[in-house]
Amino acid sequence: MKTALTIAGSDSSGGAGIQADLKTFSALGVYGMSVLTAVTAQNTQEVSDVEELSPKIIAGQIDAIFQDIDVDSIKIGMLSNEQAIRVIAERLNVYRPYPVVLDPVMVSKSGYDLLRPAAKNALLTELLPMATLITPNLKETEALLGYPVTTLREMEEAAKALVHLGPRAALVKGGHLEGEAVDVLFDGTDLHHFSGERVQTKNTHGTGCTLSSAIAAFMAKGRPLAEAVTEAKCYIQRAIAEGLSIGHGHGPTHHFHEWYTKEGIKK
Ligand SMILES: Nc1ncnc2c1ncn2[C@@H]1O[C@H](COP(=O)(O)OP(=O)(O)O)[C@@H](O)[C@H]1O
Ligand SMILES: Cc1ncc(COP(=O)(O)O)c(N)n1
Repeated sequence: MKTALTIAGSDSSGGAGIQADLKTFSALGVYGMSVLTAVTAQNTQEVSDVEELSPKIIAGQIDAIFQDIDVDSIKIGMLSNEQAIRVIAERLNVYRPYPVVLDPVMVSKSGYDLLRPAAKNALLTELLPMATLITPNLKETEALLGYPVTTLREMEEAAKALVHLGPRAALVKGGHLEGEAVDVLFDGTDLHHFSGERVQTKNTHGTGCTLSSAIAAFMAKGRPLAEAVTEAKCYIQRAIAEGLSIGHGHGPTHHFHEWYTKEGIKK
C-alpha cells in the first residue's frame, strides 16, 4: 500500500487539519501518517485556543517516521510559527521526500491566525523552495506575493509569479471568487484550469486541507501532477456537494470510502 504523511495542526472538530488529511488519505486508499505541529481548540464556528508543539517533538515525529517507513508523498498544512518551519525544513533536507504538497495555511475560515504573521518570511525562504506544489487560496496568494489577486487573469499571472519564488508548481485556488470554483495550476511550463460548479453551502470547513491531501494521495499512487489535481478536484467537488451540516458554523466536507475505485474516483 502507498503511504502519505501529513505535517499539520489538529482540529478538534475533525473538519480540517490533520483529521481532514487522514480521512482523505483513507478514503483514497493510501496509508496515512501524521506529524503534529500544533493542537487547536476549534469547532465549526471558531478557533478558541492553540498550543504549539516544540521543535524537538516535531523533529522527533519526523525522524521516527523516516527512519522506519518509506513515505510516498507529503502534505504540509498549518505550521503556526517560525521555529516549526525551520525544524521541518531542516529535517526534510535530510530525508529529501518527494512529492511535497505545501498548503500555506495562514488564516482559518473563522478568522484566526494559524500562522503567526512574523513567520511568513521563513515560509517563503525555507519551505517554498522545497515544495513540489503549493496550493494557496486567494488571500494566501496575496500575502505571499504582496499584491491582491482577484480575477482569473490575475490568478494565472500569480501562479507563474509564485513558481518564481521556488516551488516547482503552484495551484491558485479560486474558492473565494464568485461564480464557478476555478483553480489555476502553473506546472513550470503550462497553465491548466480546473473548474467546478459552485455549491451554495456554508459547509466549507477544511476544503483546502482536503484538496491538498487528495493531491498528495493521488501523487503517492504515482499520478503525474496535473492528473492528480484533476482527480483531487473531482474529490473535493463531491466532498463539498455532500458536505455535512454538523455544528452551527461552517460544517465539514464529507469523505466517502466507496468513492475510490482502482480506476479513480467514481463520477
Ligand atoms: N462553494 C464551493 N463550491 C465548489 N467548490 C468550492 C467551493 N468553495 C471552495 N471550493 C473549491 O475547494 C477547494 C479549496 O478552495 P478554497 O476554499 O479556496 O481553499 P481554502 O480552504 O484554502 O480557503 C478549491 O478547489 C475550490 O475551488
Ligand atoms: C488545524 C487547522 N488546519 C487548517 C485549517 C484551515 O481550514 P479552513 O480554511 O477551512 O478553516 C484549520 N481551520 N485548522
